[in-house]
Amino acid sequence: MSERSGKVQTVLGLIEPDQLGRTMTHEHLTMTFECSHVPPAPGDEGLAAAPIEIKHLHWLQQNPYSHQENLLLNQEIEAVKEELLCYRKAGGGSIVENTTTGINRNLPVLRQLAKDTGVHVVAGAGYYVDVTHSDETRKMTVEKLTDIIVSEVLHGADGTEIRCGVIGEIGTGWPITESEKKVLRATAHAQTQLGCPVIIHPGRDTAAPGEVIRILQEAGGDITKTVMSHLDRTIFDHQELLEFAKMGSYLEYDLFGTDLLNYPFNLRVDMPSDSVRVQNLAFLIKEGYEDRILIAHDIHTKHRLTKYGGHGYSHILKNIVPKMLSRGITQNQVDKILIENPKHWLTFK
Ligand SMILES: CCC(=O)NCCS(=O)(=O)O
Repeated sequence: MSERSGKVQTVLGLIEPDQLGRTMTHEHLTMTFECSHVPPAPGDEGLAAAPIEIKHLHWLQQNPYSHQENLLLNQEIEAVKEELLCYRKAGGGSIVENTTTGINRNLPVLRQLAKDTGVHVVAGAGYYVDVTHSDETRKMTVEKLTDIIVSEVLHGADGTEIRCGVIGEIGTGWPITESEKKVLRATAHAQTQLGCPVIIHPGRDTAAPGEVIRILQEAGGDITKTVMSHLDRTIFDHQELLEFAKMGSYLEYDLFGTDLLNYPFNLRVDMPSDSVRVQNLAFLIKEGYEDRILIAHDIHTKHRLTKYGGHGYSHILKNIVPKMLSRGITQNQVDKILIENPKHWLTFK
């Protein structure tokens, strides 16, 4: 048994699981997303270079990845601090900050935000998608990658003593690359050593979540302690969703607040509305999966902050919870999704 057993590891140290309270299990407080820049449509170059202003807000909401400055969430630490204070006022307790190597994790900033706001922040270990892997990362063996991930949890990451409390979001694309497969195997090996939570960013294909789980399983990972993120934009058919749910991971709907007509990373996808997300939660609950559901906003760009007319980190607590209740989801089930399930996932074995 390690000192972490039965505890949750935040950027300020170990806490009792009951201290977490309501938890968003997939957010970013500081990161950069330049790796996912999408060139603007012909004629939109001016909008893409213009400062963020209310008159451009609808364009920005529909083209969030075509505006370079919008991808620099790391420039908004004061605004994020104000948002976290609002999140606490709205009844929020904790946030899992899933920024990993490749998209500019900044652990000292996370620690300062946790200190300044009283929100518990759990940081993520490991690597984002292939396009962000350095040459050095690509050359590493699974053993070396495992050692680094384990060290980020046991001793601290990025040259600091600030420890990560979850592995991920581990980035994978579609098809999954060789480098991403090595990171997945290292993730499973590190999880076996540490008994810790894992969270996955799947590629944008219906088959991607299942394939990731198979790789983790073969490498000995604990699927019951693993979250599959972004199901909102990945699995649409209810039968396919149930097939995936049977594999045993947590099922995360983490794009609440995103309303995008043309999803530029996969134009075949119709991004669901928040109403459809709530319908999907109700469906999974009816099918017996209320112990496996997690929700969040996955804020990763500026325009989703309230400072820029966005929904902010309190949208779920303020708007989605009442909607869930109005659609027959009980208060007990809401509490499971926001308090009990995150608590069980985040507690080290
Ligand atoms: C780093 C943030 C992130 O990966 N968000 C997921 C965006 S999407 O793949 O669902 O479009």
